Amino acid sequence: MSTTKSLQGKVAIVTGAARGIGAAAAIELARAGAHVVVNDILPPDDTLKKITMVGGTGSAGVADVTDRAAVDQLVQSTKDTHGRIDLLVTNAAYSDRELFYKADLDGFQKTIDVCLWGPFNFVRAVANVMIEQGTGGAMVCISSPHAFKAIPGAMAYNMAKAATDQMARTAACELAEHRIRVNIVHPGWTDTPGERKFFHETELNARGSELPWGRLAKPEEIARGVLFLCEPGSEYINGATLPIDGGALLPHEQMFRVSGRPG
Ligand SMILES: NC(=O)C1=CN([C@@H]2O[C@H](COP(=O)(O)OP(=O)(O)OC[C@H]3O[C@@H](n4cnc5c(N)ncnc54)[C@H](O)[C@@H]3O)[C@@H](O)[C@H]2O)C=CC1
Ligand SMILES: O=C(O)C(=O)C[C@H](O)C(=O)CO
Repeated sequence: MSTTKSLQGKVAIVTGAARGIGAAAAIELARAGAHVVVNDILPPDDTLKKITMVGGTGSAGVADVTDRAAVDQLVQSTKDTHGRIDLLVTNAAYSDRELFYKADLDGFQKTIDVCLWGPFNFVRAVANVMIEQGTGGAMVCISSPHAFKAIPGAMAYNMAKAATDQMARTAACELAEHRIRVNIVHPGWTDTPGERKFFHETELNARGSELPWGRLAKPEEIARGVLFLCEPGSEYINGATLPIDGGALLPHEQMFRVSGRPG
């Protein structure tokens, strides 16, 4: 049996990876052999420790995704230090929840800056490195079902995620000739520190129990989809949107659910 790891020799950047889905994605890519630059505004020590525990390698890349100069500098220093960049996962997010007509517009603006301009800054900077390298690459943008659902109290987040999807799809078209793929992941409700900021455990469990799969996603389950889209075997998947949501998009009625559900 071959012991070669699917991402051996690759270099990845994962944004917002100090915790939650980003941390899980960074660990999964490192487990598959990539060296992962763990970006966040928080120190990503915990993620780096877990990367070491799975036998991988990583390094901290502290930068605010909204600061274009800092993003350019991190991307350039990754290239200078590790010689190349093959993979990018844009994941960092921020969200204020309030009715738009009452919203503090600073929070509204910050949500759009982090959730839309953050991914754009990284996709743009990394695309230039990948084009110059000439060896292709893969990018995954973590978006949300908010990109198409009109969820009240989250207008800025909804707008940013919808625009991020179109940013990713347009980039997928423009970069295809360079063999750089750009795909989108729509996680369903996932148990992360970010969600726990808005909902109590009982509320989260109630949301989970309404899903066909009967529970929330774990960050590691989203990370496995990210890994799949990063692997060379996914070469022909470009501009696609992968929902990882326990069947949340299926039309379903809770009352017809049978007992003995998995998970
Ligand atoms: N948890 C969920 O149910 C869902 C999450 N998502 C998306 O998945 C992604 C990850 O979500 P979670 O893990 O729940 O979030 P989280 O809030 O737990 O983690 C987000 C990370 O991004 C970092 N971050 C925030 N602003 C930043 C900035 N300006 N620069 C760099 N890093 C920054 C935070 O410090 C944090 O470590 C986000 O894009 C989110 O929109 C989408 C659908 C569902
Ligand atoms: O933060 C998010 O984005 C979400 O929580 C999206 C949920 O998965 C969802 O489907 C909301 O309806």
